[in-house]
Amino acid sequence: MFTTEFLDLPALDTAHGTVSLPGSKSISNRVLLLAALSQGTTVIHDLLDSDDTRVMLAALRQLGCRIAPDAVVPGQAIEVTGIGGQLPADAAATLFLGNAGTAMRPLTAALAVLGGSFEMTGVPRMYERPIGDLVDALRQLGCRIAYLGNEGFPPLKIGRPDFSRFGQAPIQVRGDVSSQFLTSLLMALPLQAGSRDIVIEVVGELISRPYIHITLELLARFGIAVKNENWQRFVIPAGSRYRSPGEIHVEADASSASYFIALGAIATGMADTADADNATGRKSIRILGVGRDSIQGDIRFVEAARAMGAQVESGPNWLQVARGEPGQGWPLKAIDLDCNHIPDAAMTLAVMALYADGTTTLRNIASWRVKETDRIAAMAIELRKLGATVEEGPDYIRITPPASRADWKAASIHTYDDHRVAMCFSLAAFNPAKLPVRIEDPKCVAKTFPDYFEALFSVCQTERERIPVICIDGPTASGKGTIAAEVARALGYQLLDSGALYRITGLAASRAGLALDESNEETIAEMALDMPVRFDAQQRVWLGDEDISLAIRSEQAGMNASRVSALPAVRSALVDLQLAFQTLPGLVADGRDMGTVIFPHAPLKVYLSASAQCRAERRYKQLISKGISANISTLLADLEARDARDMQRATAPLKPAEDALLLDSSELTIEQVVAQVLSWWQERQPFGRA
Ligand SMILES: O=C(O)C1=C[C@@H](OP(=O)(O)O)[C@@H](O)[C@H](O)C1
Ligand SMILES: C=C(OP(=O)(O)O)C(=O)O
Repeated sequence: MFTTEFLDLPALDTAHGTVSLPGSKSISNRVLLLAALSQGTTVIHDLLDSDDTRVMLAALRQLGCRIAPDAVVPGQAIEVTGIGGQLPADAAATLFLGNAGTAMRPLTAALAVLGGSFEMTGVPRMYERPIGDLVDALRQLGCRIAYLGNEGFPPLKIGRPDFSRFGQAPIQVRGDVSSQFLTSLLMALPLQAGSRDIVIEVVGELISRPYIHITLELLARFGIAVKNENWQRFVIPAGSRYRSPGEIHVEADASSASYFIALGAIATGMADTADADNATGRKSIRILGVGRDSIQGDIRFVEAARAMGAQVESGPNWLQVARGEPGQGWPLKAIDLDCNHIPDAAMTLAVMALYADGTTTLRNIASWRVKETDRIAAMAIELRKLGATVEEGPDYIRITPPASRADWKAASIHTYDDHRVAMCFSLAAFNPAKLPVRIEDPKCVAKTFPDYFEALFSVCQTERERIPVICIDGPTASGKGTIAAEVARALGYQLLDSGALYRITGLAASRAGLALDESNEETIAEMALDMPVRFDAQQRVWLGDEDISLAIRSEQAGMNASRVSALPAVRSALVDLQLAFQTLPGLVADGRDMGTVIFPHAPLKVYLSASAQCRAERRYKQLISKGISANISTLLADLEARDARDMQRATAPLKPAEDALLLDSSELTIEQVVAQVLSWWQERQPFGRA
């Protein structure tokens, strides 16, 4: 997951490949609650691991459910042992439910019916999301719920219910603010249906109806057969009792699929038709885990995408999407659509509208205003930043794309702690003006799809020149490794420690018993080409399965690196390897010839230096702190000898690139140096400029 302050997406061109999507949030949280209310153990496969499911899991644990393992492990099922429809008489807890509507609302209903002493809390935005209609419905039964803040909103205090006056009258619930209120009643009231039918009546329009379908489907799997009378009355039959199905699989998330369906519809296909993987002769996006047989209503996003021009094929649990042919499906066709049935995925249509041939209107989306943020307002503001003309109404949004390529603007997209805003605006990176897009606070995708951007980058391509590289060159011990790692961390970029490549080559060659000189130049070069090198986010260096971070940091390894790096055949063998690190979303490359030789077109080159005395002292402190004994004057002499060798070698000698910015760090802290590099980088960005 990208935890950076912002994530800059370079302009993207093509997309093809396969994505396996994470589990459905709506299914995951329902299954967890249903398993918790059942007797016995439910084995859940492919559960979503995200903020929304984590708050649900934590709450269920607090309520006494046994859940193993402790955290969701990819590829491993999770086992939930339920409470069998009962809580201890003295059950009490304060539950934190973040901003998860699918946790707050259903848990409120279940706990209000089970009874105890509970406080239902969440993030500040949760306290602006209505729950009054659900509380009103639960009070009809005799549930005791009090508002701890504003009337009609969480936080809530739940007590013991008094069902003595709960008669035969149907429970009435409004359906026009959120379908989650009805879902919550449908999942909680089977706990009270021992000896009588329970009837729930929807008052007014029922919005987001397909989510009720998910609820009914899953209730059926847990042994509750609700009678659906035309989406207006729901009867939970007397004698209903939760029974674990034993084992259950969570489908991939159909709302998350919308970003990749849109991607397939917008991105250019591959020119290579011989290698094409669908009937249109274009490369396309294949989405695994959700398809034609999905129980999720958002699968109907496919119809909307088709109406706009996307070419979509589907199977039971897969989708394949390609952009339409010019004039047929591209540019996309503007649509006018009632989106009440796909409230979440419809946000993706709003960004697709930027690529349409006219004005797109999305209607009947009033519920957008009470979700993670006021989504109608947020979408309007952010789409305008990109150059679109947007009209918003109480329950609709109308989007006209930028009139021409020149009308597109580079924008920094504010994301309002709304995962869907972050995800759908990433698609703006395909703009015809080839402008980058900044996504602020990218970690907000953690609500439902923590690795969204990783998944996006895994199927997107762009011209190499558009993938930014920041070069940080300089002499030994100038601190460039630390600075490069910090800059890469701040920007969410890949990191290339090119010096380490030479160290690794030196290590591998000396382990192979080769003298590090011209006599072995070709052998060492061949060996270098095959090295399975990897740098990880913790700045560890791997050679195959071996963590060689320490082995390559010794002074000896440094000297060996300097020796092999003077061999031209070795340098050229490592060039391709270094270029391969230039991947999305960008690269910070640290070394001696990054700006001069390897990435001569890099948009920012920094030449980092410090006095020899200062570098020797830093190196001394570093070695001592690692328990390695050292002597300053020897270090200084070595360092000067190495400077001389690095600067005088015939191939790629150490020197600042002509367009490098010089930075002397002798008197600066690490933070100051990092801040300077980031500020130079920021100055080169088009975001936010008038
Ligand atoms: O029941 C569910 O799982 C959901 C219902 C929908 O909410 P509303 O019913 O409030 O529209 C949807 O937006 C939300 O993401 C998930
Ligand atoms: C509205 C959403 O979430 P919640 O489940 O919190 O209502 C959403 O995921 O878009």
